[in-house]
Amino acid sequence: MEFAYLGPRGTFTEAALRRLPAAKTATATPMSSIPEVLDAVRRGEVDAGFVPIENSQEGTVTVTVDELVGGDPLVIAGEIVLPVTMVLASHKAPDAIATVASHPHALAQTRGYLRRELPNAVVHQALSTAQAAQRVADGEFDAAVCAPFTAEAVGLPVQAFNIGDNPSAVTRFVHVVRPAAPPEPTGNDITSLVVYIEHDQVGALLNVLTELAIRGINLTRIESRPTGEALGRYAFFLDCTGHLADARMGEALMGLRRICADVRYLGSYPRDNADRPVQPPQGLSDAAFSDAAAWLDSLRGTGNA
Ligand SMILES: O=C(O)C(=O)C[C@]1(C(=O)O)C=C[C@@H](O)C=C1
Repeated sequence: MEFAYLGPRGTFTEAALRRLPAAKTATATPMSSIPEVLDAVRRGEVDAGFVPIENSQEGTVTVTVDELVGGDPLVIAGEIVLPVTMVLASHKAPDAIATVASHPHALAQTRGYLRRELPNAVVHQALSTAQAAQRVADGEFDAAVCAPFTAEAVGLPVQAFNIGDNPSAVTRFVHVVRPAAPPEPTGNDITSLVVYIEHDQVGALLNVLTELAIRGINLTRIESRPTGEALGRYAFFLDCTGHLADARMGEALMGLRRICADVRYLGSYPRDNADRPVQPPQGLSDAAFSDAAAWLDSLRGTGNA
């Protein structure tokens, strides 16, 4: 099993990949951008990819979502949620720092600290926190915002710990594969979808949400992304609690298929979350669905009941 991940070595992505059960015995190859990781999966050069998708403070990693919404189909087979603790890594004391570099998400998560403590420093974007740290070690910039383990790996002293504006910030990473059957249901799963609605139709999004709500499907995230066709053309990226194998999820997917211009299934996978699973409401369990199906069969005279 071979994984590609957003590198270089020392990124938060690599730290999260080490926690993924499916990657325990896998080889892991760092790549320099998210599209490179996903294209290596699409081309079959690796078995799987691992990339960030969402941060609790800064929101979506749009490159990842746009690749999943619009590129050749891929599916998500797993997720890891990792606390992201940032440090200021530099050989210089904070008052001597003129330039600071990091990944745009890490810069956004430390915006308050940087404005308060380094108001005159020029901020530069890097491809990842680890690349920023390496460029500081190489003398290109004065300071990097990165993980404590990254600073240590490149031999940079830490000038300030825990500089994130929100100390409980987490980033969610996804394990991505070519279209394949999902892992077995665990009772606490997410199904990701992209729905393309008919344009200029009153209530189109409400109709999508209704198909989910009446089957007791809970949304943990909804995101609209431009399709690129024209202004006002959006696709909706949905994370729903439940698994493709659940009767209510199957019914909801069929409902969406009937009313949407297109539906892209992006995988069902175990949720990395300590919260209790969202239970199906009364009358929407798999048992309730099979009971109702048996009843209908009996009315039609087609069942065994
Ligand atoms: O630069 C890294 O270390 C990454 O793994 C990328 C990334 C991101 O894209 O959000 C991951 C976690 C942090 O939120 C900041 C950066």
